[in-house]
Amino acid sequence: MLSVEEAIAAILEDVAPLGAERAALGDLVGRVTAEDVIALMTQPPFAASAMDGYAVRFSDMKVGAVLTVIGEAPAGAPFGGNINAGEAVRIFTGGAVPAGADHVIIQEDVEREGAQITINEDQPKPRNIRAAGIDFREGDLLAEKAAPLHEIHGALFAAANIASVSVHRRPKVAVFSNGDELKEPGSTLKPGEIINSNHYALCAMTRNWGAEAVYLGCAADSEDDIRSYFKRGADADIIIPVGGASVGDYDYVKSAFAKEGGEVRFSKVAVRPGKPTWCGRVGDASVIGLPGNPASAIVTAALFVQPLVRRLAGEIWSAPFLKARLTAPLSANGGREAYLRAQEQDGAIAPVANQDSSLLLPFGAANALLRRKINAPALKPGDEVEFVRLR
Ligand SMILES: Nc1nc2c(c(=O)[nH]1)N[C@H]1C(S)=C(S)[C@@H](COP(=O)(O)OP(=O)(O)OC[C@H]3O[C@@H](n4cnc5c(N)ncnc54)[C@H](O)[C@@H]3O)O[C@H]1N2
Ligand code: MOO
Repeated sequence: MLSVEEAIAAILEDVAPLGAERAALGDLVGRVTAEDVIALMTQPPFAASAMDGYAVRFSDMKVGAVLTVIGEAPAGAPFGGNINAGEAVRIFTGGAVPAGADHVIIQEDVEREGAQITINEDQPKPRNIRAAGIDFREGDLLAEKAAPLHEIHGALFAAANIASVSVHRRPKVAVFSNGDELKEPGSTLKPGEIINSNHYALCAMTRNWGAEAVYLGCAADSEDDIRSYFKRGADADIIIPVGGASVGDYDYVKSAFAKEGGEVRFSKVAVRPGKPTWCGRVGDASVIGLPGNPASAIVTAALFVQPLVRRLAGEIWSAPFLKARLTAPLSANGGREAYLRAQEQDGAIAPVANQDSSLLLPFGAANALLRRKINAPALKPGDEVEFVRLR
């Protein structure tokens, strides 16, 4: 059985980021740049007023001095001329500061009568002018290659006069569930049936990591039906069958996969929950088979699907392990690396009470997975542990 680390290495073997495409500024969140993004222009492009008032020469700023207003510089319509001693130009926030001016006196500090202003307040130093390029300059690096893009990047690139950027294609993830006992929410259940729930978490999680997720539906416990779902997922970059991964008489997923020409890379991982997690390739798609138990499916998606999605999407990523102090004792761990659903706050962490792999409710409170290495010893409150954030 592979360790967690070996399984991740096997999943990422031969995996390269997907090809590049141009993305519009409204579609950048969760994308990863395929090349450096360089500013096409300086921002602000000119020295601009930060306030509504008058552009002046600071050397004229003496209380009681009277200046002549020789023109106007609203945002978007610069005053073409030069300001000389004793002169002022009416200016508004965002207006280009005319040549010769080195200060903007706010309108509250002057009294205006016709074309004259009188300085009413002492001006301790030149201010209220934003120099050209204080944000960035043409040619500056705005985001380097392989940078994950967030909500603000669209505005940043727009301000630099960039209309679209080169990003990696989003990996297409096709999820299907499997099991005759599974019915859709809203159904009236017969004895022995439960609601099909896992794919809601799995699709949402993979989208957060940068994927375009599609849910194909729920296959019956039959090899032929499961094979038809592998066929329907054939154009995806990653196929995620959920359930039917274990050794039961009705666990047909791996045999259906083999009949579709799939090649298994590994079929078990020394991890708890999630031992039946398996991986392979069919056609051009990577396949990560997840166990059907909800907590097992969610934890193994975070551990094994996440690095693959992020890698295909262009990110250079590995699980960021953080440290926290236990607020409850932990018993010794066994022969599988364990990931306990846990609550972490301000560096203090405690596992949720019930770690059964069928439970969804603990994820309501849990925001972390507490890592227990193989055969880790018992720990007491105050001891340090490693965790990864779930949210
Ligand atoms: N004899 C053994 N039995 C089991 C082993 C083993 O090593 N030897 N492994 C156990 C472990 S660990 C896990 S985890 C489960 C996983 O088994 P499967 O991947 O085959 O999952 P299923 O049997 O299909 O389902 C398990 C459980 O989860 C429910 N389920 C399945 N899919 C969904 C879904 N989409 N939404 C909600 N719930 C789902 C299903 O009804 C079952 O209750 O195997 C152990 N057995
Ligand atoms: O690994 Mo299973 O996921 O222990 O219940």
